Parts: sequence; structure tokens; C-alpha cells
Amino acid sequence: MADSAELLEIDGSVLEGGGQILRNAIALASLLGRPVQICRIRAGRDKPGLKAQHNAGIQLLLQIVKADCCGCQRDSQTVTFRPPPAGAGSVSAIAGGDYSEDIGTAGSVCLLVQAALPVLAFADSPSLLSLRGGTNVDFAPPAEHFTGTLAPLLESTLGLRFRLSLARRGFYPRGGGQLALEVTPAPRGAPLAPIRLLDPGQLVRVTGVAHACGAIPARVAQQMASAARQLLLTALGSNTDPTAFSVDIVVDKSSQSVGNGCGISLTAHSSTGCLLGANAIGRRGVPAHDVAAEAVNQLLADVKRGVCIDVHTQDQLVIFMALAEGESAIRVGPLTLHTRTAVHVAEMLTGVKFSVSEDTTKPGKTDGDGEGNCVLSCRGLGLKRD
Ligand SMILES: Nc1ncnc2c1ncn2[C@@H]1O[C@H](COP(=O)(O)OP(=O)(O)OP(=O)(O)O)[C@@H](O)[C@H]1O
Repeated sequence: MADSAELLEIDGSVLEGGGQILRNAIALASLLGRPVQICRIRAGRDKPGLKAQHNAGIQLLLQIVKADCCGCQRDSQTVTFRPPPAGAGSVSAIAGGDYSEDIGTAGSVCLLVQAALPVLAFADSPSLLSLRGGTNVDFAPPAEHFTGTLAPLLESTLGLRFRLSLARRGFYPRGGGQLALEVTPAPRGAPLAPIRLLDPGQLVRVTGVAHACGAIPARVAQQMASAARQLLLTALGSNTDPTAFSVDIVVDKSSQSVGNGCGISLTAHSSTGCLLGANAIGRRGVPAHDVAAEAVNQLLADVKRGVCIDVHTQDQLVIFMALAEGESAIRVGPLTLHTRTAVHVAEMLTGVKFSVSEDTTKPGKTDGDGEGNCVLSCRGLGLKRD
């Protein structure tokens, strides 16, 4: 790791080149007390620079960390973020408390959680965040991916304690959904435990939620849930216990959600405690059956690969692997571009080195995509507060 007072320049256009670089960079900078300048932010996207969701993520961290920030406004392509310095080997002063942020568009509230959660995990007291924006939108985790897959996974592996409550769903284009995040920080002097997920085990059950909100008829949620159960039973064989698949149906009237939307989110539970998530959002003209099939096919692809986490969760664990103490190791499918980007940013800021080795238990090609599984590992910083 370079001198912690030196401004670290991060090219926001590399690899995936999206908002994730910014979120991970400012979260790690906040924890490590490390000034960073992120330039060429989202340079490769149609509309480069900070969109409402990215700016809201910075504003949220500015409340929590009391950093100085330059270029923190919509459309800015360069942000300089100077948090208060941290003592060697320990975290910067992070104040727990009540915070709120309203994206003002359908930008994803889950991506605000992505930015804030690693930081609040090391706060000096518990925190409660009230977040407004999109809860079930394209190209971001739906709220149910967090509640059903990511939250239980982070709790069972890292020992990180937090609770997400979805008060109101909000959809594109209005947003307006409400998500609350309560975080109980790691105790003083205690680092996060390493993430070790190497044995995919056997599939024991699939849980999920199918929702239909606003003007979308209730039958759409029912059709998605029953199609998902049927597709899973067909794919996994008639000997499978049908009670192993349960998809809850949520129907919100217009007064209970903002806008109209539907979708399905599934979690596969393995005998070894692995959780794999998959989801799909309903679109106009796409039958409920096909939306369910999209989520089921994603889920089955990961189950058949014999991996321990799903394709979307991969990149979201990287920052925690870098912060945890000791050797984290996870059996994954081919690394996504998001994962490689998260590794790049984590290595730059923390000095932790990640390695990727071929999965010797399941070598060779899988599922015809030309790439095999691998084990992603690192020895984390073991960050803790004094
Ligand atoms: N369907 C999904 N389920 C779960 N997680 C998802 C899903 N789609 C995307 N994600 C996650 O959401 C994050 C999206 O990051 P990304 O940088 O692409 O988005 P962004 O901040 O909106 O920026 P940009 O607009 O530049 O793409 C990643 O962590 C990705 O793994």
C-alpha cells in the first residue's frame, strides 16, 4: 500500500468502467482514511459522469465520514474525496447514527447499500439508514437479492450483522421506494471473519419471492411463482421433494408501492450453507412464465456449475474479502468483469493481493461457455477499530 496521505488516482474507465469503481473506491478510502481522486468516471457509458444514484452514494458517505469532496455533483467526471486520516492498521473514525438519502430518481437504493455497508460495519455505534429510490430496477440487485441471498451470506460468513427492511417498492421511472438498513458494527478490536466457501454441497431447497405491484394484476405474481416451481421440479427430476421449492407471492396495491412493476427473485440453499441468488424483472410484452424461466435458468446454471456463489454476488463479496482477517477463498464460476474490476480497486487501495486458481475438483470446460470454475482467494487486511 502506498503512503496513506498521498492522493491515489483511480481511472474510473478501466475494465467494467461503471459506477461500481466509484462506490468501492470511496468506501475503501473512507475506511482507510485514504484520499482518492477518481477520474474518467463512467467514461465508456452513454452518459458519462455521476448520475443521481452515484452522486447520492457519495453524499451518503459524506454524511457518515465527514470527508472533503470536490467534484461531487451530477455529471461530474472527476471526484476528489479526502476522508479524515486513519491510524496505521485501524479504521478512520466512522460515526454510527441515523442517516437518510433520497436518490430522487429510480436509481437503485441497493447500490447505496453497497457503498455504505462496508463502512458502517466499522462504525463506532449502530446505524440506521433510510434510503429512497428504485428497489427493483434493471442492472442492479433487486431488494430481494439482498434480503434473500446477500444479507444471510454476509452474516453467516463474515459475522456481519445487519437487517434490511423493504417498506415500499419503487420502480422505473419514478423510484420512490423505501429501504431501511440497520447495521450493528463489528465490536471494537474485532475484525470480520474471512469468507470461506469452497464446498457447494447439494441443493436442498429454493426459496423466493414473486411480486406484482401497482397496476400489474396479482395473477402475474401467481403465474411467475407457479412457473418457477414447475420449471425447478422438471429440471431437478420427479424424485425431488416438491415442498423444497417455495416462492412467496407479494401483491402491492398502488398505495403500497410507487409505480408499476413485477419480478421474481430466487435463492438456492445448499447442504453446506451456500446461497445462490437469481432474479428477473418483468417487462411489457414478456409472459410471466418467461420471466420466471429467466430467473430459474440463471439459478440452475450456477447450481450445475457447482459454484458456491452466484454470478452477481461474486463482485459484491470482493470488498469484504479484502477487509476481513486471514485467508478468504470462494469457489466461483468464470470471473465476471465486475469481479475483476472490484479486485483491481481493492488491490489498489488496500494492497491486498487476490489470486485466482483453477478449480481442481471440477477442471475443464463447463456448460459450453469455454471457461471453467476457479477459486478466488486473498489474505485480507483484518481491519478493526481501536
Ligand atoms: N440482477 C442482478 N442481481 C444482483 N446483482 C446485480 C444484478 N445486476 C447487477 N447487479 C450488481 O449491481 C452492481 C452494478 O454495478 P455497475 O457499476 O454496473 O452499476 P452502476 O453503478 O449503476 O453504474 P453504471 O450505470 O455505470 O453501470 C454490481 O455489483 C452487479 O453485480
